[in-house]
Amino acid sequence: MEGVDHLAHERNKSEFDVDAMKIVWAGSPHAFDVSDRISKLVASDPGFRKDNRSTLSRKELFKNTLRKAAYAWKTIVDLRLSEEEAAKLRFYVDEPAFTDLHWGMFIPAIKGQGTEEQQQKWLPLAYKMQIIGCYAQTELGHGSNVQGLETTATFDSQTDEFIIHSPTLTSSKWWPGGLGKVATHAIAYARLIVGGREHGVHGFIVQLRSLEDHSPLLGITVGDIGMKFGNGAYNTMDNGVLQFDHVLDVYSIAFASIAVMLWVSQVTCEGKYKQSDVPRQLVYGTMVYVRQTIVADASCALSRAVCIATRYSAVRRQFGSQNGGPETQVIDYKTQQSRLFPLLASAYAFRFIGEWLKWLYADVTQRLQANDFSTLPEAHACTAGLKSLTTTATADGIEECRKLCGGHGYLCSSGLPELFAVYVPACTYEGDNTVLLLQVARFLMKTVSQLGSRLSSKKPVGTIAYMTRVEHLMQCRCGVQRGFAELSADLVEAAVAHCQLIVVSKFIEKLQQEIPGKGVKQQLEVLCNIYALFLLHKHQGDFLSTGCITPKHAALANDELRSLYSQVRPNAIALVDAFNYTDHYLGSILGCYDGNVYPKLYEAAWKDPLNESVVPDGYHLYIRPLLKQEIRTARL
Ligand SMILES: CC/C=C\C/C=C\C/C=C\C/C=C\C/C=C\CCCC(=O)SCCNC(=O)CCNC(=O)[C@H](O)C(C)(C)COP(=O)(O)OP(=O)(O)OC[C@H]1O[C@@H](n2cnc3c(N)ncnc32)[C@H](O)[C@@H]1OP(=O)(O)O
Ligand SMILES: Cc1cc2nc3c(=O)[nH]c(=O)nc-3n(C[C@H](O)[C@H](O)[C@H](O)COP(=O)(O)OP(=O)(O)OC[C@H]3O[C@@H](n4cnc5c(N)ncnc54)[C@H](O)[C@@H]3O)c2cc1C
Repeated sequence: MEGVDHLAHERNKSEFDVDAMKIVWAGSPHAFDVSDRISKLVASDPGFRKDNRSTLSRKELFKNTLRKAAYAWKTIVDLRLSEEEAAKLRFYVDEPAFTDLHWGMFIPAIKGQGTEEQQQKWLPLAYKMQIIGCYAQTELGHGSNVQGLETTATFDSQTDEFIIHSPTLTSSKWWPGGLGKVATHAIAYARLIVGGREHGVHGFIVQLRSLEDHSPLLGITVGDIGMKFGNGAYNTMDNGVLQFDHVLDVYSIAFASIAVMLWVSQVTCEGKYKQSDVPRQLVYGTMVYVRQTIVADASCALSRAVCIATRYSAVRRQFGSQNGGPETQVIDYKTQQSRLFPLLASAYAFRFIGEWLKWLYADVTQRLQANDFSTLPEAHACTAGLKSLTTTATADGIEECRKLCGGHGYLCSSGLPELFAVYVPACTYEGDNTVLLLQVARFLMKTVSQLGSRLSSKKPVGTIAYMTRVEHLMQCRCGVQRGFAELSADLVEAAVAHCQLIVVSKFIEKLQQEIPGKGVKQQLEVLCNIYALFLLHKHQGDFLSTGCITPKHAALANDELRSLYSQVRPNAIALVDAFNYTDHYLGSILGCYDGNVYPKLYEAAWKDPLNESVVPDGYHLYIRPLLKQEIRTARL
């Protein structure tokens, strides 16, 4: 029945202050206020409805996304929302669109790598959306190997201009979000050539389309790369293909530095290339920034799936009826708990590692501004490794949550198939997860060779086993005289172990902070122990082989896990309520707040276009002749 909370009995079991946990999850009372207010604003506005997406064709879907993006921008302007509120609004609109790349990459790239002059020229236009940008780095032939990019940017000292060109088919830009049909400008990465000499890959701001009629400029061939995984999902995004045919960057020498996107290098008025004495890797700065935001996003995506699966697991009853009484809630089965509760713990763990990574990025950015590059390698390794670890775990976790919901998890109305389809490319974009782990392995090898066996003693006591595991895995690999490439598969495992150590240690450090609210810290301690012991159980081969635990320890850890699951059980619904997601944002009948699942599932079924007619279109042409044996049977 509408208005009845079918999960009230679960909520009454809670042993902690849910409102206080909401603040912990949001990060601060202010952050909670903004999230709560904006999520409800979006949920209450029919202009942001999303329950019809699965019935639209690609063109209708894309046009609807343009409408929503324009409507969101109008809402932001009309309500005079702050940058923080506007970002939250785009988050809760929950539709992959060109705005993700405009705000998520194009603007950060200019802020992070542009000179003062470049920022003054481009940021005001971008902030007012008077230009729409994309980040055009990947090409048809190269994505991971940035140094292999083929697009060229040749400085013409006669005309004081840059000529951007796609010399081969494989140099076509391929994948940039927003490029296909919308972006008017791109930050295009190309090999800079000055005076016949090549100076490696640099970023260039290039106009792609007319600001008058949106037609591609002279020398620009641009379009969409076509349908992607999952029917609705990420097809709201126009990932594009782009070829330059000797495109003149229209900026005269006076603005030449405007085009070359970097404060780390300049082309002077005399046409000379001037490389500052800073690491060339700063050209990768935007990727480092986005990787740390992707870690925070992982906690959002995983918590969304876990919220759906937890609420549905409390609603669903199957087997176990005693004398005609109610059947057993599937959330009470130990197998369901052993699959679901580690994901709940991971959602919280990723939330806190995302907070720490945001601090680390801010710290390294501040140091860079003072020409202190000492922590850049660690920042790169951490953002690369944690992006890889959290997105892999989250993609796998969303799929596990779908399976935890049985058959109904496979319905679009569960919200889980679309969530998986939108989320899973996170394992690839912003760096293929294996390629990024290789970067971490490389960092560990260098650290071991510089520091000897002890990678770091700066970890909390509770992580000794985790630290020993990493050191042992590295020693086993570094000890033998075989090349990095030969050992890369093993080194990637050590890289994962290192990232898991970081997540566990930062969760423990989080618990050493002042955390207000009745029972809140206790719940987080249970979740932290679940996360740490679940990984120890999952990778017990590593831990046993390093000798840092015995088989008896492993057995005790497993017993403790079961006990911890029992402690979480009465609080599970409250722990997912703490995410404070609206039913609109969850987009899931299985995860609706009131748990009134069956009537909503039944009602939703009849809204499917297939049920607009009782007799299906095609019956008279195909089925009736079949049934009436009017189809000439082939000679046997
Ligand atoms: C709808 C969206 C939903 C959710 C999104 C949510 C949040 C995100 C928010 C905003 C973003 C918006 C939307 C996101 C959606 C899509 C965005 C996707 C965008 C992209 O995919 S952009 C393209 C990304 N491409 C890559 O990541 C390429 C990966 N490859 C690389 O990074 C490099 O090529 C490399 C690291 C693999 C190799 O580098 P290299 O060729 O230079 O060679 P080396 O390995 O020898 O490195 C040399 C040296 O440099 C160091 N190094 C490398 N990288 C860095 C770095 N980034 N920073 C600092 N240092 C770096 C390396 O360690 C070596 O050092 P050493 O001392 O010599 O060992
Ligand atoms: C949805 C989506 C949105 C995107 N948006 C953008 C965007 O806005 N802008 C942009 O510029 N790009 C974008 N990309 C491109 C993305 O950044 C690349 O696809 C990504 O960096 C992976 O590179 P790749 O495709 O070349 O993969 P590849 O490197 O070709 O990977 C293929 C396989 O090779 C393996 N491999 C590659 N190199 C090595 C190595 N050295 N050692 C061991 N194994 C290796 C990989 O692990 C993988 O298994 C997007 C991609 C997707 C899917």
